[in-house]
Amino acid sequence: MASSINGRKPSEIFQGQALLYRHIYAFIDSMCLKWIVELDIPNIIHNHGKPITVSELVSILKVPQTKAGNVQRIMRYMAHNGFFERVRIQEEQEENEAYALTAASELLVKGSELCLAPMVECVLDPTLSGSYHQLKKWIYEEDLTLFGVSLGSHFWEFLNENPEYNKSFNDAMASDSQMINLALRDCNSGFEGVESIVDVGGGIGTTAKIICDTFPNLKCIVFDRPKVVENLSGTNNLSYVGGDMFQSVPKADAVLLKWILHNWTDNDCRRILEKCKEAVSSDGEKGKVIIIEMVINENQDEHEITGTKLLMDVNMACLNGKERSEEEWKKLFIEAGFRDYKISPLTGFLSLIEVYP
Ligand SMILES: C[S@@+](CC[C@H](N)C(=O)[O-])C[C@H]1O[C@@H](n2cnc3c(N)ncnc32)[C@H](O)[C@@H]1O
Repeated sequence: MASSINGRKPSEIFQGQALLYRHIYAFIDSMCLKWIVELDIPNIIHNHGKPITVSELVSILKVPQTKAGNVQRIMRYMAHNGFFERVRIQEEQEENEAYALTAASELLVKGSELCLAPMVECVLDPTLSGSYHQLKKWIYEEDLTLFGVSLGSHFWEFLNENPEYNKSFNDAMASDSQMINLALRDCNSGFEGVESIVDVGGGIGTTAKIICDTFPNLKCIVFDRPKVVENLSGTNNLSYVGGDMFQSVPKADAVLLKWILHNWTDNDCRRILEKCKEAVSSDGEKGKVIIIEMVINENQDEHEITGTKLLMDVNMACLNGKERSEEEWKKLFIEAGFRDYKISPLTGFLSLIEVYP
């Protein structure tokens, strides 16, 4: 009879070992991504205008020849993970291997219309990523967020006190908001008939500017912490207001909350939603809160999308926030006094939720 340990076959145990090793070293995935961005490799390939060989890349990067093999190995690994496409190219008499951009690495080309490089730089800065070494300490601290444990203050206070990191965070959020541009081309139903909107926690106004460009008759207010908006100036249909969404929200037909509620506990979300309800118009369909967030749907989403949503949920747990299922969203809306809601798909993992007072 084949040997077994704890009732498990050796093949099953070896699979478990492989899974463990995959996760022990998973941080290297993030660090290789950071390396690609730090070395500007997506821009180098983009400017090259065709797939690039490792020797061309090494010469542009001016790294020592002794490290050429290491560049090749990181490129090969990141190609395996979907960040580059490995293609064969014919050069003079020789056939060589070269690397082309994929949909994911095109999103890292700095200066292009859609670029998530600032998100990579902000999240993988040791300030944020290093905090995750404190998960054990955090779980025993009754109310503190992970950043409360690692940085000594709430995340938003930390940003107030660290202008450089505050800028990096705002740029990261703005880079993500650019993706809304793409989504709004195919989905404008939520904004039809709305004449004014306040983007609560709207950061430096990237989403609001996109909305103003897409719907030129719409007046937009960007509302955020005073430190975020203090030096920003608006246009004729976009203005900036500083304040605290827990105190009051400027009045408008509709309120937009993009990536806000997942940062907060259910209690805090109820308080924010109540302030939003007070702010929006009571005039028919115009008055609504438009939420752009994830909706966890483990039964219907693809395994990979669920994995991303659950990963973000762990990330949010560290801020005492959470990613929510439809049931959890519905409960929040009812408790905050709203009568109905509608969920529509927006991007790969974000939904647009319209909530009616
Ligand atoms: C995760 S970011 C989202 C930014 C933007 N909506 C986006 O998606 O790019 C959360 C935003 O909420 C803002 N914020 C945090 N606390 C706030 C408060 N009490 N009142 C107003 N805004 C706040 C932060 O400054 C930050 O810009």
